[in-house]
Amino acid sequence: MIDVDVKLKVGDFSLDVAFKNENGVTALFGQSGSGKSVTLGVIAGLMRPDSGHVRLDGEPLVDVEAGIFIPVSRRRIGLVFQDANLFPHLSVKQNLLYGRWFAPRDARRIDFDAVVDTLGVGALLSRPPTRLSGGERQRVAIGRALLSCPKLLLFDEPLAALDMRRKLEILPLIERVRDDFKIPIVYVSHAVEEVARLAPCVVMIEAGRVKFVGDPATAFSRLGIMPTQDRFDVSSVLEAQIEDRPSFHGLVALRHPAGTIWAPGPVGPPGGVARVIVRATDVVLSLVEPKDISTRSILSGKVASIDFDGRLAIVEIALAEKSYLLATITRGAMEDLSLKPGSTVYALFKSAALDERSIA
Ligand SMILES: Nc1ncnc2c1ncn2[C@@H]1O[C@H](COP(=O)(O)OP(=O)(O)OP(=O)(O)O)[C@@H](O)[C@H]1O
Repeated sequence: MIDVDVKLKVGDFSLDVAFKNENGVTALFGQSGSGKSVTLGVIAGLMRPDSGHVRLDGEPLVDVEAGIFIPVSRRRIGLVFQDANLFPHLSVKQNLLYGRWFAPRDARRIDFDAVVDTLGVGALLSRPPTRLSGGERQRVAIGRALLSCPKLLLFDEPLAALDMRRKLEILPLIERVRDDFKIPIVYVSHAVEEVARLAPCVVMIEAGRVKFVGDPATAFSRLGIMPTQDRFDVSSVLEAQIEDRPSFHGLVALRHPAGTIWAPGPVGPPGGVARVIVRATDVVLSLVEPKDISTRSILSGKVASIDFDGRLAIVEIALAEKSYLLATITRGAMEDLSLKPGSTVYALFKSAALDERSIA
């Protein structure tokens, strides 16, 4: 269990955050400058809070009121940043072993070969970091952090510097690290698709304050929680059950209480739950149930609320209990349809707009 409750002033910025999670990965999400990295710095021991505590499984890493501050070198925390920061004069193997050097002898429970295997870096061991791609460097950085046998892993936007193909290679590896090594992770990211895939718990931070702590489907699908300033990034997360029927031209049926979602497969075993990330700008609204139309995913719901952003309206649609979808349409379209809270609507999105990034 990670338990953070701290206050801190750095320059003009004041941070006042409190959250707890005992469920694997905690994602810190929020706009640029909201305080995610400062929060991570406090957990790592790179910054001292003015008041409050950080506890890991009940043990204080810092507790200002009790006069406890464990220095960064003794916190047993593995850090992975956007830049891999490997030692250029050491080989990949030496970089990995450098992490191990930090683990106390009696705590070296993570096996070198298991890490090399999980991260697929076996063929790279003798190379210098200068001869690695960005994605390979990041794998080695994750391996080095893991081999320090940390009690906690902190990731600060580890995929932000990579192109989409590399991101899609590394994300499943981070999932394997999460599942194979069972070390709690705090993961900072701007990317809904990373967070929805990795983290059962999202801490939404705005201007140094916690706005929401909870599951990604709620965090990203409710107006008032999801930051909507950057309107092209507004996405919702829907949870739906994988149906036990053959795929249709590569599309898999997912059962949601408001209708069937057709997603590119494979998405997992039938009966499992998939998370589907739908960009608000990809959603079309209709007052009548569309027929003879190419769009396959059609969900019914009621308008819950509407927010405005210049000429655009962001419509929050209640699909089912605790399931919401955001749709960005023009104000003109909203007026033409006379949409208001309570209106019944059909929300459509193209399966072609979904790809492997959209499915968790
Ligand atoms: N050492 C520092 N001294 C003064 N101000 C700082 C310091 N570190 C961070 N800040 C300020 O604190 C605020 C929060 O910064 P932080 O890096 O935590 O944001 P963030 O949410 O991680 O943003 P991004 O997504 O852009 O990395 C910013 O306004 C930043 O300028």
